[in-house]
Amino acid sequence: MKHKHISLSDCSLRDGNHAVKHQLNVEQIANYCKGADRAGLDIVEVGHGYGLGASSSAFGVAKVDDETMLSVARENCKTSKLGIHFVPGVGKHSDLDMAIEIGVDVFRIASHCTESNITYRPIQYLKAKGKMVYGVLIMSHMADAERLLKEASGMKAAGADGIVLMDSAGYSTPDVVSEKVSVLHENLGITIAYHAHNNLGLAVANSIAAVESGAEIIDATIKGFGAGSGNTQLEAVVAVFERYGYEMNVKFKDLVNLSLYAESNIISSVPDIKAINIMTGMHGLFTGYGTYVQKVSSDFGVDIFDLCERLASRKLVASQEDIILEEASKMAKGVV
Ligand SMILES: C[C@H](O)CC(=O)C(=O)O
Repeated sequence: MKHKHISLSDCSLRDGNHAVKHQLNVEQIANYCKGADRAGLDIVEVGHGYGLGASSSAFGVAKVDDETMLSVARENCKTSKLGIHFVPGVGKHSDLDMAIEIGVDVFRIASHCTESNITYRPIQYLKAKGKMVYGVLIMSHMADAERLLKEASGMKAAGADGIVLMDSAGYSTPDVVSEKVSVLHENLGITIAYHAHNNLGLAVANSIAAVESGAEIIDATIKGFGAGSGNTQLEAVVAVFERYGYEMNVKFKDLVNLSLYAESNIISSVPDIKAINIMTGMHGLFTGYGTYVQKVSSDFGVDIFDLCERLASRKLVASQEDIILEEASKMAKGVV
């Protein structure tokens, strides 16, 4: 399946926002978007790490509100498409209207991988407005290929132009990625995108496996800037795709300049694979939980590995920080 065209969806200004507790500022967004546009990146996703409408004490208050972030990005993305991430219930319907008004091109409507029916209404609404819409399955390691196909088929029937599989825990391995992406690609007949996290050091390998199995869009972030141990590193995956002979719109030289800009002006600490990232990754826990699990285990004086094991047995999905507290408190009281 060599020599096909791969599109890059750069989520540095959305997933990367997790890495700086949602504190990206207007100047960083404007300059990054200019550079991404110059580099020929296909899609630039912008916003709070948890998506549109998420800025709150529960998810973290963003430095810049959604409307300002998107307006600044819109002004500076002349060729690159502007994208957003939206989880129904985290964001409101009016957030989508605001994004339509600003001129967002690509809408990604997300749910936990077994709860996709909550995405149908916003997908239908956005399709009726003529927008490009992707259904996103978060924590995709928690469902097998057959179940993912069922969920994705529902999103397609609602009107989704494509499906994004997210390995939100950085748990997956290339063989499993290949199986899941192939099943979606062969049965759905719509675009498949893949979004990896690097907890086990497999983000680039998983992205390659996805492309070799039929994915046409790869999510990646500059220097891997994203939640937990970060995402697929954009510069690295583009270099590998070039070597393999895939066609892309992105210009590697301008991408390197963007990387240098981000290194000096955005990324205070380059994501690496810390022990906590490996622990959450091997237990299949949402990668964004890492720092919180560390804090809670130290606050309650409980063993971090045992806490991860208990959380895994509760099959936590993303945004369930309350259960982390509950389990740590039970452990501290000796409740089995
Ligand atoms: C809300 C999450 O940050 C979405 C994401 O990037 C993932 O699940 O991975």
